[in-house]
Amino acid sequence: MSQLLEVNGISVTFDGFRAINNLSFNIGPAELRAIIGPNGAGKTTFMDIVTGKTKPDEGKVLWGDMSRNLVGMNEARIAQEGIGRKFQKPTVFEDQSVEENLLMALRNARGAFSVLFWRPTDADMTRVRELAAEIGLANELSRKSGELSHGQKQWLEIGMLLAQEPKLLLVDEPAAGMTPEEREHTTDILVEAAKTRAVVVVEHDMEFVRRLNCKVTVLHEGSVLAEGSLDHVTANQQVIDVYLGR
Ligand SMILES: Nc1ncnc2c1ncn2[C@@H]1O[C@H](COP(=O)(O)OP(=O)(O)OP(=O)(O)O)[C@@H](O)[C@H]1O
Repeated sequence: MSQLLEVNGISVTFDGFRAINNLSFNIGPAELRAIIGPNGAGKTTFMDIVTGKTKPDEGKVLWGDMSRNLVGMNEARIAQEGIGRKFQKPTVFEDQSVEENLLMALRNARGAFSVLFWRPTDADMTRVRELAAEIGLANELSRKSGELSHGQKQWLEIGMLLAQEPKLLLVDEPAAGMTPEEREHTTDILVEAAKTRAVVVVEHDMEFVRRLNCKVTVLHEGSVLAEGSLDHVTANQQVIDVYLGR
């Protein structure tokens, strides 16, 4: 299978501490992947490297059909390449409605820099309704985003990222702070989104990871410790020793 993202021998050292150590692994074009591992394993640093926030000391991050190296590109350029990132804390515009938030994301995706002169077309409004349905907020379009529950805000932000049609979506601990029902719905959103793009989820909640029902990469000390189905990696003695058994 051709790869969408190929992390190839990357290392990064912070003040003499090797946070990522010759890390290599691949993500396919329409793949859902969970990344797990103990605190300090390098999960966040991996995402920082892919999105251009942190520059590795060594290695390549090859992207897309042309296998272009993302290392050296700035964050804006990498976002333009089609890589979206969802941070742990939701950052929606609380004073704006759900519809307005989605429209703003769509406007940015269309590259319309003039806020004053941009008017959404019928197709844009249809897309906003599709996105709202995809994230389970079809009945909340006119609600102020500040009134939404924590989970709903997270879904809205995922919708805003999906509006930009990323080829790869990186999601950091989506289940944190959610009710069990919200977690279940979040799983559905991510599984659905991964049918048409790659979605990489960093998560500590094993129940959540189980429901994602996807390939799992276990990081430890900045390298891949194990990879495969959740049952495969959780049966690995080293994974039990460094992560699960704690
Ligand atoms: N900017 C930085 N400066 C110095 N050290 C850093 C920096 N960023 C990360 N580190 C260190 O690198 C290591 C890897 O951190 P990282 O945040 O990537 O781990 P993580 O797997 O995401 O952990 P967690 O599950 O706790 O979020 C940690 O020891 C961390 O303290």
